[in-house]
Amino acid sequence: MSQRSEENHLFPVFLKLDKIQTLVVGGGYVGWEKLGALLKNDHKANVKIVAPEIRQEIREIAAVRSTIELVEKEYDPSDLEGIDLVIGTTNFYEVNQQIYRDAKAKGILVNVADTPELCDFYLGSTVKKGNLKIGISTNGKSPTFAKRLRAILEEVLPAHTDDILQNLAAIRKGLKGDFEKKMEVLNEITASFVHHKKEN
Ligand SMILES: C[C@@]1(CC(=O)O)C2=NC(=C\c3[nH]c(c(CCC(=O)O)c3CC(=O)O)Cc3[nH]c(c(CC(=O)O)c3CCC(=O)O)/C=C3\N/C(=C\2)[C@@H](CCC(=O)O)[C@]3(C)CC(=O)O)/[C@H]1CCC(=O)O
Ligand SMILES: NC(=O)c1ccc[n+]([C@@H]2O[C@H](COP(=O)([O-])OP(=O)(O)OC[C@H]3O[C@@H](n4cnc5c(N)ncnc54)[C@H](O)[C@@H]3O)[C@@H](O)[C@H]2O)c1
Repeated sequence: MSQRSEENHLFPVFLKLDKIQTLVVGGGYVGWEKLGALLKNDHKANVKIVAPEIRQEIREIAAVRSTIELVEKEYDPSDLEGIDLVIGTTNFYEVNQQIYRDAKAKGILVNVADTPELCDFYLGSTVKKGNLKIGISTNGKSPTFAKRLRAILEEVLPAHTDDILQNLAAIRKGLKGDFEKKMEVLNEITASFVHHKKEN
């Protein structure tokens, strides 16, 4: 087999966490971190957490959110029933490996936190400005770099970024004519975004 070149082959998709059921196995620090990452993107994310011991911070979050379910017990394969996406965060490699194997057997996409060889997908750093979302991946090379780049983008994107999107959406909706004509108008209106940069 030919060697894959050193570049990022990951395909970004933007999941609707309120329409799918996510399982987080493990309710420790990393489980809390991953829950936070899910909720940061969608506070209505459906998340089930299975662990014999669950951190107080997670309990407090679950207490005020009906979309979060806590199950206080050790993981077993039946926990995967009705699950679309699973994140393993236990402190036992063998348990994380079992979660990975069980998920693969059921065709469920799985991420074992901080264990790239047991991941079908990675979580990314995300920047949000209203309707705009940017996902960042360093292909697992440096999550710290992803975090810094997120902070830079959060700073440089103007506060009115969402207003621009809202205006464009309104124009797009009001445009009559065929598809090609619409594209022409929208490309014309937005051309200055790129030219403006070149001129400076
Ligand atoms: C984006 C973010 C999302 C999230 O998880 O929420 C995320 N990690 C974040 C932070 C972070 N994670 C770690 C540190 C400590 C410093 C450091 O090691 O750099 C910091 C920085 C900090 O916290 O300051 C530890 C760490 N992480 C991984 C390993 C294992 C390895 O590399 O082999 C180790 C070493 C463990 C050890 O040594 O024991 C692996 C992964 N971490 C990923 C995602 C995936 C690749 C993402 C990418 O391609 O960039 C991947 C592959 C798997 C996964 O999906 O989990 C979130 C940033 C959120 C933000 O924007 O602030
Ligand atoms: N804490 C960190 O910053 C960090 C950083 C990098 C890697 N890690 C690794 O990530 C893993 C988790 O770290 P942590 O800090 O969250 O650990 P933790 O000890 O705080 O939490 C582990 C969680 O897993 C649960 N668990 C244990 N056995 C289980 C089972 N059979 N079924 C379901 N749940 C089970 C525990 O009840 C607990 O909720 C560890 O392997 C750790 O080495 C942690």
